[in-house]
Amino acid sequence: MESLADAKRAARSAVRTARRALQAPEREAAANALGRSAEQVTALLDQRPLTIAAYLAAPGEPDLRHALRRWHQRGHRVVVPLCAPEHQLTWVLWHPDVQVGMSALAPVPEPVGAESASAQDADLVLVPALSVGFDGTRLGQGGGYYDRFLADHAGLHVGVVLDSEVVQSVPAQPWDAVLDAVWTPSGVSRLPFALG
Ligand SMILES: Nc1nc2c(c(=O)[nH]1)N(C=O)[C@@H](CNc1ccc(C(=O)N[C@@H](CCC(=O)O)C(=O)O)cc1)CN2
Ligand SMILES: Nc1ncnc2c1ncn2[C@@H]1O[C@H](COP(=O)(O)OP(=O)(O)OP(=O)(O)O)[C@@H](O)[C@H]1O
Repeated sequence: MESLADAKRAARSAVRTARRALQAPEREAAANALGRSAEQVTALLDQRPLTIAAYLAAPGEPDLRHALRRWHQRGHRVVVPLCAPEHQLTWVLWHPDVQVGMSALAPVPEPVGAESASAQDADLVLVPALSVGFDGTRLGQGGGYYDRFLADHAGLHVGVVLDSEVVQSVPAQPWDAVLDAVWTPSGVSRLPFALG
């Protein structure tokens, strides 16, 4: 019988293959649509300004750069993660001119020389994912970075994926974070989806 770990590996591999096949115009269209729906995300909460824990996209991931600029312009505080040893995330303040390099620990971009910040008080966390199930379960890249971070974080947790990556079910293990909402180029939906 296939183990959950095997099922996760197969599901990750399928999404990574599909993302690699995306052409530049499709990636741009998704980034633009995410930028246009940035206000739908902040509208999930009433208070202003917000602290938003976002991420810098690796190639193929839903790209938040237009959304980050909009939130910054509107006066929200935007922080993004750095990969730290033992699959921990630390956070720095993002601004439009921040220098970006590759992480030494994972194939993702991250700011270089940016001011440290805390994400403990973040109102919203935009959680990168490979797919999101209708019940809010998330398939991540496999490091467990976000599972560890979200486990003791109280804010609203919003998964970010492409439309085709919202699926009926995702192979889940007991420690997997359950998301409150999902954001795709089509917009924001609260989770779990009510079925029937
Ligand atoms: N933009 C972004 N930043 C992030 C994450 C993320 O998913 N996206 N992470 C979320 O936790 C952490 C980094 N974790 C990651 C762990 C592994 C791989 C990775 O191995 N990717 C390769 C697969 C290589 C392999 O199969 O061995 C790939 O994408 O092809 C990527 C990110 C923190 N920062
Ligand atoms: N809260 C936690 N505390 C300690 N270890 C954890 C926690 N959550 C997950 N892990 C460990 O992290 C490893 C990777 O978990 P998993 O395969 O669910 O990653 P993922 O959610 O896909 O990755 P990521 O969050 O980095 O995108 C597993 O070995 C798991 O035991």
